[in-house]
Amino acid sequence: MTIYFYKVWQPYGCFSNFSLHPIEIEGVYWPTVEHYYQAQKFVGSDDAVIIPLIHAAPTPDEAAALGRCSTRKLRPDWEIVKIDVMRAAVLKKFLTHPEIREVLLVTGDEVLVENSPTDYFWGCGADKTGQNHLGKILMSVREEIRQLLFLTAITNS
Ligand SMILES: Nc1c(N[C@@H]2O[C@H](COP(=O)(O)O)[C@@H](O)[C@H]2O)[nH]c(=O)[nH]c1=O
Repeated sequence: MTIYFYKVWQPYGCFSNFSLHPIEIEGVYWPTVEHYYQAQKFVGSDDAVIIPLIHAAPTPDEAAALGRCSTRKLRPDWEIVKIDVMRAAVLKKFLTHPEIREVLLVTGDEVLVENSPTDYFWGCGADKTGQNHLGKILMSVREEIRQLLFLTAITNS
């Protein structure tokens, strides 16, 4: 059965990028995946001054609001790199936090879908026709972690 998730306080809220699970990437700690993801939009852009503000945003909603400001200039390669940026952050989140890694692994082979009513890229959108890239990343991270655990088990046996 397909597993839908979206808001942090709803079922499977730990799959949301807004969940309060910090990650460390290249020596920097980020309060949530969302903080990291929004900040990466401006790496190397003329508006890179916004990065420390996104990093310091008190909530992921505020980090997202800063990153979504349409008058700021995104890095030129953002559309090319954004899926890889997101995947690296989501993988790090589930490698870092064992309690949510378990929640992810227990979903087995179920299809995971970000049930966003507005986002047709990361989620499925209001009519469920969206591309669901966040759900796809979570499923591929689930598979990667399963393989890592298998390799660790056979190496230690
Ligand atoms: N979970 C969740 C959202 N969804 C998240 O928004 C991000 C996409 O941002 P952007 O590329 O700037 O449109 C991505 O992390 C997606 O999972 N948006 C929200 O406003 N509230 C929320 O609780």
